Amino acid sequence: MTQKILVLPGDGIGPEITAQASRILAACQARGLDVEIEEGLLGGGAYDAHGEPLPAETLEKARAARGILLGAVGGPKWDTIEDLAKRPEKGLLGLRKELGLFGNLRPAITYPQLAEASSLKRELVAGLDIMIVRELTGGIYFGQPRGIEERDGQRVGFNTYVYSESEIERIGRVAFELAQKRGRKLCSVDKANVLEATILWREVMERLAPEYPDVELSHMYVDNAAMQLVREPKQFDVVVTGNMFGDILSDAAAMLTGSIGMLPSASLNESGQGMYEPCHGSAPDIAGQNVANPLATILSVAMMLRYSLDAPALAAQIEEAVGKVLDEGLRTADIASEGTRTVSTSEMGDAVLAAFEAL
Ligand SMILES: NC(=O)C1=CN([C@@H]2O[C@H](COP(=O)(O)OP(=O)(O)OC[C@H]3O[C@@H](n4cnc5c(N)ncnc54)[C@H](O)[C@@H]3O)[C@@H](O)[C@H]2O)C=CC1
Ligand SMILES: CC(C)CC(=O)C(=O)O
Ligand SMILES: [Mg+2]
Repeated sequence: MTQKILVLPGDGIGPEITAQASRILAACQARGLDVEIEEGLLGGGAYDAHGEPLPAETLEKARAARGILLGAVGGPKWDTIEDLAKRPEKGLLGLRKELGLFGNLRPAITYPQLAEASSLKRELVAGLDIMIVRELTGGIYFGQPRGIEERDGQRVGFNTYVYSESEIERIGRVAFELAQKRGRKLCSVDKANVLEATILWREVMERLAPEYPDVELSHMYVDNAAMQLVREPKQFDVVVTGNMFGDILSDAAAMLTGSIGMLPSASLNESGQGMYEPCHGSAPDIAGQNVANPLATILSVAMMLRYSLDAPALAAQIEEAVGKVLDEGLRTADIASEGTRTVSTSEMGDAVLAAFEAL
């Protein structure tokens, strides 16, 4: 049956990187992947066109799609919109919430060719393969009450860090099941020495553990986890954590792989429908220059093939093509090092496409 794919280029570098990923998707189609691809508006561009960052038409197309490929949203042009609900980032959060995409997988894998580009010494990152499992539709990014209001003669800003047992349990199960298929180690990251919501988080993880006796569960406070990630990252296999901690830790983990431009992601709901996007933002500082790294977005297509389209062989071919291009010494500026050849966004796309087609 033909499956629908929705591409949402978004803002800033979004259109440049999704253009390259879309070429790979089209090449998969030519190789027999039975999909119908359409585009939509999300974020700042959607606000400019419709006055809403998540127009009803986009939501409708997204509901009908098995996989959504997103570039990134946001940028300084929209940072002054007073109504926060109309900001581009709220469009993205709204889409995640509407589709119930609670399970965010962020694999931090250091390609051997990029060990020199990492922020850490080669021996600390060679062979690194961590899976960060971030809860994506709850926690402080969504908790109520929230706002800015007058109290005792001054304004106060407040947000609520809230998780229910069922929200914790369902992300916990995703993480335990992934750990079973990988290195059988799960580290749950919280701040249970300070936050009640994460005392509950830790309790629920402990309660699930006996159902997964082959997985070794450990707990770590988030401040220590940030430090351990840059001290000895290979101690981790699967990390499970809440929305905000996962957002922050995955950006830190990105630098172990060489660049935030190398970190893909999958955001899944209970039915296997998924949104796939690089972990980075719209990078306004380099937008429109054809220099952004498109590999995280291209690798997000591979995740879509694996997690939503049941096409693992094509996914592996995309990953192999990326490896071949890195073997050839081609690098966008963010991952360049001595002896490599710096290429543009579109040249990197050309090279991955050629390597894919040669397989
Ligand atoms: N998923 C999304 O759509 C996200 C959107 N944002 C939004 O993006 C805008 C910019 O946010 P920032 O905090 O600056 O984060 P950012 O991730 O866009 O950029 C941080 C730094 O990383 C670099 N960078 C990011 N992606 C890159 C790539 N593919 N290749 C090479 N370099 C890359 C940028 O040039 C910049 O120096 C904001 O409006 C923010 O709200 C931020 C994070 C995620
Ligand atoms: C709009 C932001 C919450 C997006 C982000 O930083 C992320 O998902 O990593
Ligand atoms: Mg982020």
